Amino acid sequence: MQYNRILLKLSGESLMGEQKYGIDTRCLESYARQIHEIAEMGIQIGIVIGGGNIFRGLSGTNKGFDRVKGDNMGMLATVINSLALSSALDNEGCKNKVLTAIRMEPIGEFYSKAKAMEYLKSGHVTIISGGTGNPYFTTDTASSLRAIEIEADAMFKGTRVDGIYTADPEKDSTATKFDKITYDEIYNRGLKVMDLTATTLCKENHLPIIVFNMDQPGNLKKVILGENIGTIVY
Ligand SMILES: Nc1ncnc2c1ncn2[C@@H]1O[C@H](COP(=O)(O)OP(=O)(O)OP(=O)(O)O)[C@@H](O)[C@H]1O
Ligand SMILES: O=c1ccn([C@@H]2O[C@H](COP(=O)(O)O)[C@@H](O)[C@H]2O)c(=O)[nH]1
Repeated sequence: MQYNRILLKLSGESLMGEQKYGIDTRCLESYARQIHEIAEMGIQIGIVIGGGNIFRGLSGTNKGFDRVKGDNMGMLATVINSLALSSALDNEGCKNKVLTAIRMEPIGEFYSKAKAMEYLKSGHVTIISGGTGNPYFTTDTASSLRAIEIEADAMFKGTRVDGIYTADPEKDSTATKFDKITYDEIYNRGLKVMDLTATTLCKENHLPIIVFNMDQPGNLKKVILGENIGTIVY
């Protein structure tokens, strides 16, 4: 198997499932089952979850919120999602820990690379919540950063589309999918699947990214086994 340790980024917005806001428990359970399946294969798994199903700082500014306070709200939203996933993993019998980028014991232990490595090596799915702990960033950037810190073999971006397209496939039905794409092509084509800070961090640290549809049960295992079902960024 080509992967020993991965960083899985889960979309907060995908957690809504068919709902307009919040967490769809069926979606959460499906994610937990898929994660447990690969944990049992001995893969070390770090996880970062977005917060778009609850709050995004930038959207908050349009409603009159201060940007930094809004971003702090967004980071707290990622902690809520992380605790929900932790609980779903507990129900699955999958050992896991939640770390937080902002100090808030006893909700979760304060993140450090050393702590994350200790849990990963002892077989705990390690959920790293709270983004980077700083405003003006996104959880895509947090995922890239944590993937590099934990020395992951790749970043798996599990989302609700099945890869990277020539345009947003949720908005343009004529868009076509890439099986592989370079970091530079993402910049040159102005593709919005990940923000540029996140793409740059991955490029500079030679971290491959695999974008795939996490809403299809069994897909996470397929990607781990090397099936070419998403898009690889290299
Ligand atoms: N060229 C593109 N190819 C594929 N997806 C794209 C592209 N451009 C924009 N997207 C959008 O990016 C989304 C995937 O990003 P992501 O999983 O981070 O979702 P999100 O809504 O930003 O979630 P969150 O911020 O809550 O984590 C897709 O749902 C798709 O609509
Ligand atoms: O490092 C970070 C990560 C996130 N935020 C804020 O949280 C929300 C939710 O994250 P998404 O990546 O959009 O799902 C984000 O919009 C930011 O407001 C942050 O400030 N710093």
